[in-house]
Amino acid sequence: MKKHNTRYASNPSSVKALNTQELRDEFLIQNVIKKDKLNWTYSHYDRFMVAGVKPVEKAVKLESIDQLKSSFFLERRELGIINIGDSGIVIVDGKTYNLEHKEALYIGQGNKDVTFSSKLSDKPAQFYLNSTPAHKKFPNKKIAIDDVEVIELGSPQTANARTLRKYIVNSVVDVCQLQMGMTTIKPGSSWNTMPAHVHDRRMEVYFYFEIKENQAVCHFMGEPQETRHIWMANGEAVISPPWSIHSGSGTSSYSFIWGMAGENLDYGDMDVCKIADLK
Ligand SMILES: O=C[C@H](O)[C@@H](O)CC(=O)C(=O)O
Ligand SMILES: [Zn+2]
Repeated sequence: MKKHNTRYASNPSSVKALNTQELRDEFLIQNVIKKDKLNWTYSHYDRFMVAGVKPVEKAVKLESIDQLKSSFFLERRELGIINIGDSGIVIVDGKTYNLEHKEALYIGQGNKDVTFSSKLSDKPAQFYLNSTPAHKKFPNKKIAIDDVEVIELGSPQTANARTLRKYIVNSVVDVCQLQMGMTTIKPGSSWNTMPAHVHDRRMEVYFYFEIKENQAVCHFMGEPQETRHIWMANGEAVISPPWSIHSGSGTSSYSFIWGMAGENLDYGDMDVCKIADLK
């Protein structure tokens, strides 16, 4: 059985006392996308799992991990995949899905054999994966660029102009609890998810990418009146507890994939924080 990293759920009052390294150890996931292997991080927040794979030398098989005590990975789970690399191929129980750059695939509970490969090994795919517990099998569905719901948010005046793309949401694909999408900050803007919000009914994971060389994103987390920050490099993810804001400001433009799970599938169920009240 494969090794994985466990992250426990934490109490907001104990998180207040963490120093920089402790905060990073608890919430930051580095080197998410691994060459030719899957290395899962298992969060106890809604049992949300995160991994990424760049197949170069071989096709990579989705295998169960000891933590799941299941005979195959998707026995009691669903899976969302977004390809942020070059052309990729995902084969699910014999059916082939071609995923181009920024296309996604939802795979329902019960599928046994899933493999990831690149069309060209010198131009590899990079698959970002989120998985959550599932108790009902919904059909697999590819989400091509045209299937995505696009929303423009923010403005240059408030440095938060960005394009939000909803990939795996219940208006696009039937899911048990997983939601995934991608947000891209426009050149000249820096802020994502500002005004910030919390949603006590759902946890969230942000995966930052398209951060330019020698640039970074400062991710803000914590209770709205007790915020902390984590400096993030390209290709890193951060776990956001349900009680935490999740917002970032980059030293340049960037993109991120957000994934959520929990009590409901209502994307708009957020408690927005007044900017002037943040501490
Ligand atoms: O609950 C929703 C998630 O935090 C993100 O979709 C927010 C986001 O991408 C943004 O405002 O930039
Ligand atoms: Zn959110």
